[in-house]
Amino acid sequence: MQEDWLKRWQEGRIGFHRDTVHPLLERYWPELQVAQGTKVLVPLCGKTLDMRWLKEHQHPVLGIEMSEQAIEQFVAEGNGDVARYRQAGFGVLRQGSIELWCGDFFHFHVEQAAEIGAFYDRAALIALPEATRQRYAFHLAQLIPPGGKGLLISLTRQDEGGPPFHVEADEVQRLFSPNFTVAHFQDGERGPDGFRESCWALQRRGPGDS
Ligand SMILES: C[S@@+](CC[C@H](N)C(=O)[O-])C[C@H]1O[C@@H](n2cnc3c(N)ncnc32)[C@H](O)[C@@H]1O
Repeated sequence: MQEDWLKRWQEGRIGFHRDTVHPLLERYWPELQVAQGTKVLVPLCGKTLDMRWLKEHQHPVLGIEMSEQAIEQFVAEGNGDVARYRQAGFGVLRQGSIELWCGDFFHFHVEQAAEIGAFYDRAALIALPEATRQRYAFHLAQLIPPGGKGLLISLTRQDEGGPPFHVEADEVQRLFSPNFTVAHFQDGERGPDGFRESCWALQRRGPGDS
């Protein structure tokens, strides 16, 4: 699976990448009321422009992406000096207040996540096969402090296959509700390809929350 992603980046097969900021991020992030200055975790970030939008809205960003090519393209397409260093086994590139950690999301642990207070998942959960999605939801919960909020943009679809995989509403609830409160914002229009995006607000439960 990991090899497949690296190959996609090598061959430029990145149809998931958008040339504009995601409209559901612009529409719904403000509703989460995440305090300015809160660092946002972006798992499986690719080179999404949504990270620049978050930065412009006063959020430091920590993206995690296994493809070095994606990360190099992101900084090359941006402005500003790039600092490169290694931390906890990851190669890290920092450009302004965006830091991109190159490696496997599942190897990024809570010790490195001290400053993270929120997250943004667009096409991360739905990039993973069903068997890995449970692990993803659990791992994400380990990285987000109690009260931490996040926006999830998932995908539903009529047909089988993937990636991207389709993750229906009941699966989103089942995966995240043990550790997060889960609220549905909106389903998008179904496109000609059969996909429909669905947008969710999540909030990490605290120890005493039911
Ligand atoms: C569908 S793309 C979405 C990228 C980005 N979120 C966006 O909206 O454009 C999924 C990305 O996850 C990366 N990826 C897949 N598995 C990963 C893992 N275990 N750790 C880090 N990155 C991973 C892939 O290389 C790919 O760039």
